[in-house]
Amino acid sequence: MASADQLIANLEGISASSFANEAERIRARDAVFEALRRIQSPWDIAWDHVWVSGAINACVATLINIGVFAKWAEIGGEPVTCTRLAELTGADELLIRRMMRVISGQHLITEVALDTYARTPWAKRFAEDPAFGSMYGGFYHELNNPMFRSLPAYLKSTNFRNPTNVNDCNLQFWLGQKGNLFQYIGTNAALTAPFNDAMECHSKYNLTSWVDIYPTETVLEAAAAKAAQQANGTNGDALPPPLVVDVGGGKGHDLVKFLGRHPSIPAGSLVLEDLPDILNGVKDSLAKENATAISVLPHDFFTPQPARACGARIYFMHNVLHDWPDETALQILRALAPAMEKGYSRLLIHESFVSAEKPLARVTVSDITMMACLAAAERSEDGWSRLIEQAGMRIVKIWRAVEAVESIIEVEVV
Ligand SMILES: C[S@@+](CC[C@H](N)C(=O)[O-])C[C@H]1O[C@@H](n2cnc3c(N)ncnc32)[C@H](O)[C@@H]1O
Repeated sequence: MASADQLIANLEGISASSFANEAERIRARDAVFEALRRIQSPWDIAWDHVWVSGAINACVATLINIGVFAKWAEIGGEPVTCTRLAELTGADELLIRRMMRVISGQHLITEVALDTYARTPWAKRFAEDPAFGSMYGGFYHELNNPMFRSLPAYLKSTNFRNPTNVNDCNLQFWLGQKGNLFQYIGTNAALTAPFNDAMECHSKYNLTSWVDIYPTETVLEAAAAKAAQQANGTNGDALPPPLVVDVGGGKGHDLVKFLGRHPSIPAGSLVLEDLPDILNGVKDSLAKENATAISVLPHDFFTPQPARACGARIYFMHNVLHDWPDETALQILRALAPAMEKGYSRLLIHESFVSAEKPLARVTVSDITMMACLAAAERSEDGWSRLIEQAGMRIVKIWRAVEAVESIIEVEVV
C-alpha cells in the first residue's frame, strides 16, 4: 500500500493530458471520483452538495456578468490580480476577490501568488466559447435550479407517483401556469438563447458527435444512387429532397457537424427544423458562419412534414424523443412517418440507453432531469425497440461507439 505522501505525489502528477486517449481519460476520471467518494466523510459529501454547489453557481454567474473571464482573456489570459480585474471591469475589488477565492478553493482557477490567479482550461473556456457561460446563466438560474428545487415538494403533492403527464407535472407545479417546457422556454427571453447554448454544449462536450458514430458518407452515396436511378424521366429543375432533416435541431449544431464532414454539398441540402421561437436568431448566426447548405424551417413536429422536407435520406432526432412520454413520442413518430420514403428514408434516433444494471451516472441524471421538466424518462434498449415497433417502424441497426454515452438507432418505415 502506497504511503499517503506517495499517493498524493502521484495524484498531483496527473492532468487531462496524462492519458493516451479519451476512453482512458474517462476511465481514470471515474476511478478517481469513486476513490474520492470512498475517502470523503458523510459530512464532506453533504458540504459539497448543500453548500458548495450553490456558492459556486452564484459566484460563477456573477463573475461572468461582471465580465471577469472575458476581460481576462482580452488582456492575454496570463495570471492576474483582483486589483487589475477590478480596474478592467469597474466592479468592486473586494467583491471580485471574495468570489475568486471561492472558485480558487474549488480548483477552478489557481492562486499562483498572493491575490494572483491563473486560468485553468475550465476558466479559459468562457472566452473561447460564449455558449459555455450561458449554461451558468439563464439555463441554470431560469431552469435547472428552480426546477430541481420544486421537484421534492411536487412529488410529495402527488403522494410519490412516478410522473407521466407532460401537461401536469413538476414544471406546471413550479411555474403555476399551463404549457409545456418548450412553450416556457420560447416565452422566457432570459432562457431561450441560453437553452439553445446549453443544448449545443451538451451535444459538443458531453457526447460523441453523431458524425463519429454514423457513417455519413453513406448518406451522400444513397442520395447519389437514387438521383442516378431517377435521372430519366424527372424534371431536371425540380429540387432534390434534402439529405438530412434535423427535427427539433435547436441551433443546428448537429447539421454544422455534418457540413464540416461534407463541405461541398449543395445549398439547402440540410434542413433545420424547430419551433419558431427557438429558431429566432438562428438563421442569422448560420448566415454569419456562411452555412448556406443549411436552410431553416420553422415546424411543429406534432404536425405533418411540409412538402420540401419530405423524402429526405435522413431524419435526425437528437435528444428529442427522450423529452416525451411514450404516448406523446408516438404522436411525433406517427406525424413523421408519412414523410419517409419507403426503402430510402432513414430515421436516426440519437439517444442514451439506460441499462438495467449499473446505468451510467450521466444517463441517470438526465433521466431525473426529464422527469423534472417533462414527466419523461430515459429509455432502456427494449423501451426504444417497443416504441419504434408501435410507430410502425423497424430498427435497421444500432450504431454504438466505445466510449460514447449515446447510441444511434437507425430506423426505417415498414
Ligand atoms: C433537448 S432539445 C435537443 C436539441 C438538439 N436536437 C440537440 O440535441 O442539441 C429538444 C428540442 O426539441 C424542440 N422542440 C420541442 N417541441 C417541439 C415541437 N413541437 N416541434 C419542433 N421542435 C420542438 C425544442 O425546441 C428543442 O430544440
